[in-house]
Amino acid sequence: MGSVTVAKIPVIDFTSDDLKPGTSSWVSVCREIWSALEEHGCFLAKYNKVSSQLNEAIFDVSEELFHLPTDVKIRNINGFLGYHGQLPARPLYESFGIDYVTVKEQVDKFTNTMWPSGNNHFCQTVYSFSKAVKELHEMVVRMIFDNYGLENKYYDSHIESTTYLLRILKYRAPQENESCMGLHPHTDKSFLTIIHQSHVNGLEVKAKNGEWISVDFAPSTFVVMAGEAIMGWSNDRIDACDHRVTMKYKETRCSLGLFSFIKGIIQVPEELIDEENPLKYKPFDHVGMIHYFFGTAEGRKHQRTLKAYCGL
Ligand SMILES: O=C(O)CCC(=O)C(=O)O
Ligand SMILES: [Fe+2]
Repeated sequence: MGSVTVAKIPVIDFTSDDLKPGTSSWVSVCREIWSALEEHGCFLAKYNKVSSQLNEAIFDVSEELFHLPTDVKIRNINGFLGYHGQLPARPLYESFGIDYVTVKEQVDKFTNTMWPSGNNHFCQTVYSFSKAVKELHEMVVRMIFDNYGLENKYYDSHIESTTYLLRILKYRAPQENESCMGLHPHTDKSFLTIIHQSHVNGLEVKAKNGEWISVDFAPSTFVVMAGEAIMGWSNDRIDACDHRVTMKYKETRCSLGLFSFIKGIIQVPEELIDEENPLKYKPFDHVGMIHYFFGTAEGRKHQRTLKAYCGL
């Protein structure tokens, strides 16, 4: 499986109340994000808008969800967006997808599919958690745009076109003689992904030198990872983060991933194209790229799907 190092990925603090556009702390966090994403494709965000009660509740309701019988779980089958589990290629892995999770009616719909007689605690918890993580996402995107000097021109329309999918994931511990690969190496097709986990580590990200870095999540930290869509948008300034999950411990791991997607066409801003950085991608339909990946054998062959889909 290659060597794994315990080298740290950058930790960036989002807990200060003074973190407002225009302040010196804002400017310095913008710089930290920019250097972390260009260097590593990811960073750990220290973020305190998910209270300890909400944190506990989201993992409790996730457990409740995974305890449902299989015939109920598969009601969430929705192509690549829904339930994935009990797959021979990924025996440790199981997950549910809730699309448009920051829209309350969509969370209601998912909840009623799983619990036809209702489960208000599940619904409120998932919705509140997703809204809190969405706020972190919006701040990170604003900072990335700000750092490239593009915030005024592009941020509002970008956020208006953003949708979010929450994936609730569980990895059981491997049995003896079973591989500890929880999730094979991949890049996400999202714009950004934000991962949170319970107390069991397992996520590994690939450094530029090819080594795998094991991510140590301290309490109240979230991993922010670049997906292939931001790689395209940034004209390759930010590379998508290669990552995988390895289950080294004898305990079940639970995690949550908030994936952002853009409705419509993504185009490299003209400000990010110059002689040193010629245009690398044709304008692309984000959803089209995702269908190309999940729906075609050709789309799955490449290390970077986007390059095959619309690279120049
Ligand atoms: O569980 C994790 O930490 C990562 C999950 C992941 O990479 C994914 O769902 O794409
Ligand atoms: Fe992933």
